[in-house]
Amino acid sequence: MATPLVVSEVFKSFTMHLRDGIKLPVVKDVNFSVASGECVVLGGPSGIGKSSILKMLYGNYAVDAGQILVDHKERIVDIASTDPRTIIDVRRHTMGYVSQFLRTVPRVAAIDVVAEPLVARGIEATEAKEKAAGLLAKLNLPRELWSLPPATFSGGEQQRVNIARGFITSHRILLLDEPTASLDATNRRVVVEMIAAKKQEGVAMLGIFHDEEVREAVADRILDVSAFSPRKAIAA
Ligand SMILES: Nc1ncnc2c1ncn2[C@@H]1O[C@H](COP(=O)(O)OP(=O)(O)OP(=O)(O)O)[C@@H](O)[C@H]1O
Repeated sequence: MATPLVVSEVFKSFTMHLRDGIKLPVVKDVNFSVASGECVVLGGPSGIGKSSILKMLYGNYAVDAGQILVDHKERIVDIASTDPRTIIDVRRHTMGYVSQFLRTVPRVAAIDVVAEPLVARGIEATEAKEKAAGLLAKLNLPRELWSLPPATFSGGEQQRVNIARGFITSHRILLLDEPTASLDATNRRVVVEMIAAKKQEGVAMLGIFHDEEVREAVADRILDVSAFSPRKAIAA
């Protein structure tokens, strides 16, 4: 089996259209890979480009140059150059993403929000809901909230719905953007356990964790994004 995620010579700058189209370089020559069963944590100061890297990997941000190679359905797909339809297929089957905030859909119950990625893969609704219930229980979301839309939930409750939704599939790659930021100590520990279980299953994970305790608990390796900063090169 190929390495699930290989990032090679990636460059990214933002074009500021409202400021005469000036280009702000964010990262240059990004090279790393994530092996099966490994959790790599992106480190470095605020504004260095950690979230931008995750967003490029998930296909949300365009890439100026380089390759983002994903092992998808026994072939290698380059996220940096493939078409949107393939990116959607990669997201459905291979690469999950737990963002910091839940994007709520009006009138959809929390349990259905969590079950949806499985239903989208053709798994029967009852089975998907059972798995969703198991995850929500594990994450200590009060049972009376399961049938309600998460729009009015607290920040930590919404984040737990989001984590359950991200962890419900058995995707080979999981991107984690501060999944524990709004959680209390008990639920942070639950998430640390869930990440450990994903490692056991051979999932390749790449994440941002500002909480030092969580980072220490989950990281097999910390990748300092400062090494890819064009600003540092200018200052040096
Ligand atoms: N869509 C965008 N348009 C313009 N500039 C952007 C955009 N997204 C990010 N940036 C800029 O790119 C740089 C890197 O931002 P990014 O969010 O990737 O940093 P980060 O390391 O994740 O920071 P933090 O730890 O504070 O979340 C910042 O200077 C930011 O202002």
